[in-house]
Amino acid sequence: MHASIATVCLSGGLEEKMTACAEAGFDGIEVFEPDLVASDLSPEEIRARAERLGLTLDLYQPFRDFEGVTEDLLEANLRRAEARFEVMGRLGIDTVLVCSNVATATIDSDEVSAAQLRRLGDLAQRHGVRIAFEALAWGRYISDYRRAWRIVELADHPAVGTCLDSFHILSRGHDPAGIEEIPAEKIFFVQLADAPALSMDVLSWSRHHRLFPGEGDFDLPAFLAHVVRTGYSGPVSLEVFNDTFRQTAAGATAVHAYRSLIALADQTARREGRTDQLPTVPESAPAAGVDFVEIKAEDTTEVEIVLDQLGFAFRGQHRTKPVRLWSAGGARIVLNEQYARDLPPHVAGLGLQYDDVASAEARTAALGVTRVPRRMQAGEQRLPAFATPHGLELFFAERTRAGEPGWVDEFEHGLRATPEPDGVVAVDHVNLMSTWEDHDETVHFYTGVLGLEKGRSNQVASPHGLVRSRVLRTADGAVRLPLNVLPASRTQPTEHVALSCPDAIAVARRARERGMRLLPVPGNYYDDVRARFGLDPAFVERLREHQVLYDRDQQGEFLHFYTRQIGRLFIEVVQRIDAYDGYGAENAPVRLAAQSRLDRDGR
Ligand SMILES: O=C(O)c1ccc(O)c(O)c1
Ligand SMILES: [Mg+2]
Repeated sequence: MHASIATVCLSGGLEEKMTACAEAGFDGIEVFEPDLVASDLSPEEIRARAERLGLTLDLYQPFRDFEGVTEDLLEANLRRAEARFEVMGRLGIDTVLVCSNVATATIDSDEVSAAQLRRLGDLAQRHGVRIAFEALAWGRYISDYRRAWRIVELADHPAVGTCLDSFHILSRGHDPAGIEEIPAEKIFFVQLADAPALSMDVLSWSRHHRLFPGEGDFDLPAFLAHVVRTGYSGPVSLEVFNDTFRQTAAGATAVHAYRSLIALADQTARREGRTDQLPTVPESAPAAGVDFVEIKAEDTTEVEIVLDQLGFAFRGQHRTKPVRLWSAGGARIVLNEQYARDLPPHVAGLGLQYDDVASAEARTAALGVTRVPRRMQAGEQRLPAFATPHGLELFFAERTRAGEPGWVDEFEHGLRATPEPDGVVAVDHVNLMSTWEDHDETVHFYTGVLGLEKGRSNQVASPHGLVRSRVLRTADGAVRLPLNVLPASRTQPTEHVALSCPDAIAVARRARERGMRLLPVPGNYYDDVRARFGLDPAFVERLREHQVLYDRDQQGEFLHFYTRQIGRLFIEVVQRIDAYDGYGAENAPVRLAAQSRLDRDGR
């Protein structure tokens, strides 16, 4: 597969974009005309630069508003085209994207458009150029790829073919299966973009909300499979117009873009048995569970007080590092004071358990994820570590089916973990944060690289604005990572660790007896929850006494409570009854309001 990307996807000037694309691993680029016009390099210099970088210049784009016009206009359009063909000659680009007319077309006729494209084809041929005709989803008359193909077929010219763009096809709900009716040699170019399912006009949707493959709601593996089945072997290119990506550093966006394209090719190849035509990366089953959560701070005392109140046991000090381990049942929390000067407590790392660490490591590395160097001492277990796009460090550990993981032995002088009755048994979920800039890439990382499932996107009201949130999880719920977008104000608390137990009220009672002050829940909440669910008044009184919140879904019930904020994090204790599968999202606004009151009024 020849991996390509349109320069319009990236921020910065053309030179910077080209370097970023080459370094990320792309084979070629589509030169977006405004990028060329704004560059102070001559076409010859751009061509030479591409050669030095090992990039091919695959497409010149776009050429607009050509067909379906009156004869006068056509003459002018042909002159306009010829000037472009000359520039293309200097660049050494042999294919130009001509998109369907959105502005000046006045003739709605396949025959007329075909005849006009044929004339363009003749002109193009004299310049050694090929025309890739693309139906824009908002084209004046031609907005369906099947009609664009019909016109290309009718034009019947060796220099005229079609360009398939997943956005224009899938945004309109057109069936991509018709791609297979187009002979491969008439598909001159293929562009890929994903997008979230939105109900808005297609032009704005396309210009502002396109995403890289795997980040939105389109079925791109199915789309690419249709393309591959034709036998097409030309460039497969990303064309993503997105306001965020145009504001973030070109280098980072290009790496993220390349990863998304390779992950898509891999997924398509495996799903469709096309490993001969598309590149693959090593396969890995998703994580089997959470091994540990790492909390970092200059001083972890405050966290240790809370863990003690929640019934955790101190398991010891690491043999060689300022790192301490606490555990309750299968929930292990590693407190790290190394390289943490001036940092408040925050979730810095997450250990995931795998049945096959080597495959998970091989896949993650093959998809270009940055490794985190770890200082190792003799006799320590090696845990491969990677940096996620949102800054969290991930550690891959061998799954332990019975007993504790081997690395626990590196901690000394601690206590034996004696389970408390109905106490904390495991990490239920870890609520992570990303900024709006790295959110889409982060979602792709957990799903496209690590194979987690992507839940629906939700909005939660906080006093400082809406918080966008999406759950990333394994099918069995062993790993659950709700991911929130940090609101622009950035004043809200950040990550939290949720611990599961069979009796949240019992854990809350003991914690309070040990001096914990829980996050206060307003009286109005209990009046509301009682009315909403028709709960027994005595039960609601017990919830109120212990500041425990309540939720219910089709499958079961949910009890949960929150500690006050500790630095940048807080801890939640949850009790899932029967098969409750949510996260108490209904209660999130109440929590966010309570946290913001405490923040304002002090503790
Ligand atoms: O939004 C546009 O104008 C535009 C231009 C060129 C393309 O290939 C495309 O898909 C959209
Ligand atoms: Mg396009």
